[in-house]
Amino acid sequence: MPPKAGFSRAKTVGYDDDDIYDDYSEEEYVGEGEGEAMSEEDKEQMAAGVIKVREALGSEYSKVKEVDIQDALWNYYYDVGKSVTFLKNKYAPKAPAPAKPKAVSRFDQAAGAADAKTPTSTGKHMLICGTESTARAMSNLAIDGEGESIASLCETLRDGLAAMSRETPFTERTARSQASSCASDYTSARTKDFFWDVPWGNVPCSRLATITAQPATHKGGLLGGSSKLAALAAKRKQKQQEEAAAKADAAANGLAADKAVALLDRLNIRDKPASAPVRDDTKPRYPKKRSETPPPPEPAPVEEEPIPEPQGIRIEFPNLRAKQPSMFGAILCGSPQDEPRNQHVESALNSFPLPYANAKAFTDADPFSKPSPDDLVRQAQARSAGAPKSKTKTKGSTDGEKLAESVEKLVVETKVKSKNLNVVDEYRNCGLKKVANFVVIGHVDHGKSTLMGRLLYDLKVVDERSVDKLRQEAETIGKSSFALAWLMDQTPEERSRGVTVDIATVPFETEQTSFTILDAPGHRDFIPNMIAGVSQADFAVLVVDAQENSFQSGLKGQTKEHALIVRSMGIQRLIVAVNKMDTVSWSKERFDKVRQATTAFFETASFSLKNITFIPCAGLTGDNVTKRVADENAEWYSGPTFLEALEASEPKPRALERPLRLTINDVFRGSGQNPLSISGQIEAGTLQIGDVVLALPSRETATIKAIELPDGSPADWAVAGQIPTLHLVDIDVVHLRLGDLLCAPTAPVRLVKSFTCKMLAFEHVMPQFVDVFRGKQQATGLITALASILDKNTGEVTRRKPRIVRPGEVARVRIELEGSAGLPLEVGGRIVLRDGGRTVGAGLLESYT
Ligand SMILES: Nc1nc2c(ncn2[C@@H]2O[C@H](COP(=O)(O)OP(=O)(O)OP(=O)(O)O)[C@@H](O)[C@H]2O)c(=O)[nH]1
Repeated sequence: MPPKAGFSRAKTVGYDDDDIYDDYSEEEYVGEGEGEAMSEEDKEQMAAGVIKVREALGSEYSKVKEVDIQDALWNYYYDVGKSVTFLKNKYAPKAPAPAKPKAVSRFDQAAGAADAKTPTSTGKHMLICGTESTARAMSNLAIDGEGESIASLCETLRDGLAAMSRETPFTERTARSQASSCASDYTSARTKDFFWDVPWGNVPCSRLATITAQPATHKGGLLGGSSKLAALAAKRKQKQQEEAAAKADAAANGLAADKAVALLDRLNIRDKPASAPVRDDTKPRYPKKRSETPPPPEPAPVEEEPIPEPQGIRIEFPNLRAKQPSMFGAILCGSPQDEPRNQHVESALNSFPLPYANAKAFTDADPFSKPSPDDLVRQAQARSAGAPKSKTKTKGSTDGEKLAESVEKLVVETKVKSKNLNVVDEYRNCGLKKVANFVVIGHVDHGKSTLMGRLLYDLKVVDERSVDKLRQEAETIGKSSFALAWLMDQTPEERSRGVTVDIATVPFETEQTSFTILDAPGHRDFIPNMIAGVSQADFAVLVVDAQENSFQSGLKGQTKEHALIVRSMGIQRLIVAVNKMDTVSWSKERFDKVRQATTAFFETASFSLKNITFIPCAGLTGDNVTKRVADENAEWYSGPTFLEALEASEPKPRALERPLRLTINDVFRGSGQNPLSISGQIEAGTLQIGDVVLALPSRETATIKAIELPDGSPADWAVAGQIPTLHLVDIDVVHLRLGDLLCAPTAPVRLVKSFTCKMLAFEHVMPQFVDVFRGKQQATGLITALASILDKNTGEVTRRKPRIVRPGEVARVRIELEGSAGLPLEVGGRIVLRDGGRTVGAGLLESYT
């Protein structure tokens, strides 16, 4: 059976896969916690992993260093199998590679040969040769592949020269002469020897060309050839140049003469008696005030001399202008001023009767007196978009009007029509199965995906062929045990790493219930994704590895953290799947221990024990998943199977009558028909085709064009609790992001920036920065005040203004969100507070400003 629509889409069509990583690279993301020391849990996992890897590697790989093993484990998230494969590949004994002759460049050969040929003087010789000029000459030889070696040789030469000049005093002249002789030796003898076979070498002197300066000849003619005109032009230019030179000379002489006169003048002035200053008429004078000094009379207009007509041959152009415009020209360009156009056209048409002569366009006095077909189409579009329609319609409509009408019809037809259903009544009368969504949580590698894969396989949601194919693929990378998990983990990254990264949403049905699995990642780096899954769930399945070591590390890690998040987000029903019971031989003792340890913890986390069911099972073998366990060691267990426990779970009460609230869990581009689709759980209210919804925080509206249920079937409506796919129109994809809220435009949710909440602390909490999560939506916030500590059961204030809130305490705190538009929050809404990759608390919104 092929996978269903919703199934195949899971995780493959994310609108913005980078979302979880924001703007930083994967390395940065993974390395977020690496700056800190390893946690206790990490250390334990690392130690256990190292032992396992060593065992798997065997004595053959005893040389593998511990640090390499640790690196591999860290890189592969403690995945022993992958680490072993990696290390085996890395340390596999390699066959000695055949000795490859070292590629030596021609210049290196030349240099080597030079060294060999002048053993006695190599050092000094080379050093003396290293004058700057030689080095430059050598650098100039640097061509293509030889460039590097030549360049390095030049460097050596320069260095050598510097050293030489320091160590051996010699006159510059000696150095120069030696240098030049050596340089010529080097460049001529050695280079010549080694470049003898290049095409540009060994050219006889007689055939060497001499490069001379090109005479300044003027290229004339179109093709650069000479012509009489060109010769004339050249001559004229030469004359001009000569004239210019003569002028320059004269100017220079004049300047010299001027200077002499000036000097004389100065000498003269000294001798003369002081006289009244002479007004210099050459300088411009400006009146101080307009009124005092009348403006100088306007200079008489200078009569411009008429420019003489250039003498030469005059070409007389015949007057080609027609006395009358042609018929075609008259039709196109004739203007009413020249002649009554109609008459002219009429007469032309009458004299040349043409097949189209009676067409209306020709006889129209003014073709622009009516709107063009384009105008009509535009008007029609505007009308269909809401502009008032013209009530009167002319009887005999033109082609353009007809076209406009059809466009108008088309546009109206593509508009989404609402059936205006009473969705609540429809839902109550349709006899739909119970709808329940559950999130699968637990520590990394405790077997969540495998258990879900097994469930789907046993319920025949996926066919045997698909599983066999996955098995083969998994085997090829040495991960056959992950075949079932791959039914949930569908991205290449998840499969290669062996860890779930994002929520997988998979629907399946039993006789009584339509379930949706929300498989959450167990790794602590992906807790934000896990929170998004929890926000859509009615109840949770906590998967716990029955093996002692794994169980203990889970209890210190995400088994506890996930359970706390689930509880603080309002989930009360919990199924604890004590998994991998096959690895502990279905030991009742082990099962009881796990049950005891977790129960103690659940009590402290305010779970009601009557809402918790413990199921021993083995996802890999399928024991006690959908069918009872056959192992005789498991005879002690007579309780329900995992599937029965699922069936016995009641979904949360649905708020059908409240305004629509839907958190977007996925945004994707579908077919050409449905270019923009989203999916997510309806938290409250109902929706139907044709409804307009408001997206927050973008505040953009969209229209629901079509609805698809999780099993891929189309629907006219959907209600709270369902996780439908909505095909939207009238909105751009940029306005919709994962975690955004769709709500009824008539009852929008407020974007809140400052609020008070009741917070259950998981860690010590003080006034501090925190990341505030509303599902997948996130904003940075600051806990500005710790108002009081509350009694867990009664909610009464037990202490005011505490300086710190301890883990397990409930406190009333004030939070201000920073630098964002705010989060769409309502009173009673749930949030999770994280700091530095750790969940520090969870809150229930009490009030906001
Ligand atoms: N022996 C045994 N191995 C199991 C069982 N269930 C899962 N495994 C193995 O445990 C490993 C991890 O299984 P997953 O299903 O990927 O674990 P997970 O909890 O989904 O991991 P994340 O999603 O990355 O948190 C795989 O090698 C499984 O084959 C089981 O019942 N018995």
